[in-house]
Amino acid sequence: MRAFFGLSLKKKKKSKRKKRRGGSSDDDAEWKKTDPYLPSGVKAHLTRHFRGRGDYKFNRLVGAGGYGIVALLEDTATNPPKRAIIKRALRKDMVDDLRDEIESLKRFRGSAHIVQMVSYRDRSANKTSSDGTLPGPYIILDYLENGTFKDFLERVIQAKAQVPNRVLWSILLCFIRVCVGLTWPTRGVQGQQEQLEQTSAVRGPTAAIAHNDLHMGNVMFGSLRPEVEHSLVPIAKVIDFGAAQSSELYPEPAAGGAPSIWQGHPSNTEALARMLLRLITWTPGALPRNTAVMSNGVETEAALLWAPDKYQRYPWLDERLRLIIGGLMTRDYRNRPTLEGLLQGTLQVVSNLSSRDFPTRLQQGETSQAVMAFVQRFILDAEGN
Ligand SMILES: Nc1ncnc2c1ncn2[C@@H]1O[C@H](COP(=O)(O)OP(=O)(O)OP(=O)(O)O)[C@@H](O)[C@H]1O
Repeated sequence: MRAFFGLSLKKKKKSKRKKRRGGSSDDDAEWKKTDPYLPSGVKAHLTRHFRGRGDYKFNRLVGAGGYGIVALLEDTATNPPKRAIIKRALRKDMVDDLRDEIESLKRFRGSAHIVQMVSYRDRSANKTSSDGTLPGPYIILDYLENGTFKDFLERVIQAKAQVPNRVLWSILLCFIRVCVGLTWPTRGVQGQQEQLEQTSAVRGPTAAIAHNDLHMGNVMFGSLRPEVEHSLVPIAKVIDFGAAQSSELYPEPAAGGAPSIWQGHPSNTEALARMLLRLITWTPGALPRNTAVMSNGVETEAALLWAPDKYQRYPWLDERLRLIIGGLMTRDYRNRPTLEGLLQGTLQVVSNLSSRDFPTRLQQGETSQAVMAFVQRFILDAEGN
C-alpha cells in the first residue's frame, strides 16, 4: 500500500514546497546540472538520492581520494543520528575499482580491525537509481570517528610528545589483528557481529591477501571498547581495500623450517611496522629504504632503532617492542615471526601490562591515567574528528 501511494504523495509534497519557496531552485534543480561522479556534484546527487529513501541524509563531503569520493551520511532513524561513510567512484572508469573493493570487503565481514561494510549497491556505471539521481555502485561503511593514523602522527610530532609504551603495545596488537584478518579472512555474512581476529593452528592460513595500499591515511581509529585491548586506546582499523589482492600462499620453508605462510603477506606486516617506527622516531615522511642493519644474524630495515646512539635517542622504548619491530622488518620475510606467536605474545603483554612493569623513571608516564590523558589529547579530542 505504502509503495503504491508513495509516488503521488511525494509529488504533492514537492509542488507545495516549490510554491512556498516561490518556485526558486534548490537541490532539486541543482542535481540535474552537476555530474554525480565529480566532487562538485556529490552533495546535490546524494542529498536527492537519500531524500527519497528516508534512511540516511547527506552531511558533508569528506574527501576525494585516488579513485573515490567519500562523504559523511547521517542515519535519520537514530537519535542522536548515527554516522556512516559513503564511498563512490570518482569517475566512470573507476567504477570497477569500487566493485573490487566491495568484493574484498565481503571477505572481511565480521573482522573487528577491518572497516565494516554496512551495505553496498553494485551497479554498472550508467545504471541509475529509480529516482534517476545516482548512477553506479556505492559502499556504505561504518564511520570511524577518531581520525587517521596520519593525523595522529602529525599531532604527536608537532607536540614532540613521547608516546607511552602501553599505547604502542595496543596499536601493535591492533596491527597484528589486521594481519591475522588478512590471513584468516572471516568470510562472514552481511551484518555479522564483529569478532577479534584469531589465528587457527589447526587449519593453517587460509589466504595471503595483500592490502597493497597500507599508508597512514588508510589506518583509522574507531572508538574505545569493552575488550581489555581497547579499553584505554581506541581500536585501529584498516580502510580502503580498492587495491587489495589475493596472492599465492608462500610455500617455501622459513630459515628455521617453519612454513613461511604463517607470517601472512609480508607487505602487510612490514607496512604496519613502519608506521610504528615513524611514530616512535617522529619521522614525518617515508622512512629511508635499503638501510638494513644486522641484528642477531639477520638483516632488519628498522635501522633507526639499531643506531649506535639508540639508547640515548629512545631511552624510554620497551626493549621488547624494539625487537618485535625489528623482527617485522627483517629483509628476508622468512625470518619474520609468525602471526600465531606474535598474537599470543602481544595479547599476553597487553592484557597484563601496568606501569609497574617499567623502570621507576618511566612509571609516571605509563600509568593508566597518563595513558588516558595521552589518548584523550592526541586521539579522542583531536580537531577534525
Ligand atoms: N569508514 C570511514 N570513517 C571515517 N572516515 C573515513 C572512512 N573511510 C574513509 N574515510 C575518510 O576518507 C578518506 C579517503 O578514504 P579512502 O582511502 O577509502 O578513499 P580513496 O579514494 O581510496 O583515497 P586514497 O586513494 O587517498 O587512499 C580517508 O583518508 C578518511 O579520511
